[in-house]
Amino acid sequence: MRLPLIERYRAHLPVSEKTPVVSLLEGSTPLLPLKGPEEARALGVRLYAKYEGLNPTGSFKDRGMTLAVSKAVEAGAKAVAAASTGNTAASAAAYAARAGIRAIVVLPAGYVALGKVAQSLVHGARIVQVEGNFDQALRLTRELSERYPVALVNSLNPYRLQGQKTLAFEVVDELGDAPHYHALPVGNAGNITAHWMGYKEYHALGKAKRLPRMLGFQAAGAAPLVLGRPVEKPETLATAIRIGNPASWEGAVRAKEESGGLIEAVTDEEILEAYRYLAAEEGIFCEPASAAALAGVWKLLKEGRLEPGSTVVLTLTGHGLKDPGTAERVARLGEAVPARLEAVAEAAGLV
Ligand SMILES: Cc1ncc(COP(=O)(O)O)c(/C=C/C(=O)C(=O)O)c1O
Repeated sequence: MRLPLIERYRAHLPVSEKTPVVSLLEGSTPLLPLKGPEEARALGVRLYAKYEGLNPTGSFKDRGMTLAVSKAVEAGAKAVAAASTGNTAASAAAYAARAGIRAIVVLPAGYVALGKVAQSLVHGARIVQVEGNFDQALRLTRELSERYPVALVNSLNPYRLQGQKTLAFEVVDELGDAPHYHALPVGNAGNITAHWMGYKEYHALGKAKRLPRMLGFQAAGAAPLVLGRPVEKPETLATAIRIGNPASWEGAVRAKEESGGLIEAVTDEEILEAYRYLAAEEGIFCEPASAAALAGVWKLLKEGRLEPGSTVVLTLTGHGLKDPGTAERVARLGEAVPARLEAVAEAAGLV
């Protein structure tokens, strides 16, 4: 029977018997072994996908939101607020609805994928689209939570990262140890910070013998952590990581340096190639930002930069249905055919 994430890892979370558990049975997501591209098979590199698209609202954000909203309710909050490129908004809206409190989400106008806006709307969030990018939306939401009685549930909220660290626990609990490498996309950088926190905690408890090298990947047009400076106008089709000034900058650098890992850039074309490969060859439909994890690992494999025989876990952060626009762009729908068997057989490539 599925447990609420807070119940599964209660001993490792900042909760007490006074903390209400606001849950949609998040977490405990599949760790799927991949066939892997030829470059991985040739080196005996074993790839696994931690499919976070199977969380209740379709992204890893639910791990942090169950804790942040439970703690907000414990503190008596009547509303939560978040700036978001979409998935945080959808998750805040769902968990606020679950808790019976209001969600206020601030979105960068015109840059949020349709599926995520639909979720935030239907869960009843109060949506404010600002004429600016995510970084401006985040600044305004911080000011809102300082000025009005709303709990900020962006990844600046420490409870969010506490919830998100549980992904590392699940990987170790399932594999029996940490992988040699753990790859994931990096936008606001809360997730890479939280992954590293989780691995270090489990390692300190003796539950993992090794620590993984963290491999973070940014979109080439939105790669402040690669350039070493904020990007004024971040650009990428992977809208979830279209962020120019990560709120968890230090956490990401710490994860990279302490783990002996890296944070590098992948192009939108490399992201789309990985996106199509995962859906068409592995049967896993993730959103473009998530595919950056495979795009980056694929590049390292081609450059001979991963140890042969190693184990790599990829966090696929969101479900592909979140961004139907990109799916339509890469998978053209053919013209209609006459309702005759020959025509259908030909269109199906059978003749
Ligand atoms: C699918 C997906 N993949 C990767 C990221 C990057 O994680 P962070 O590096 O922790 O930011 C996000 C982040 C989204 C938001 O930040 C938001 O929803 O506001 C995401 O939704």
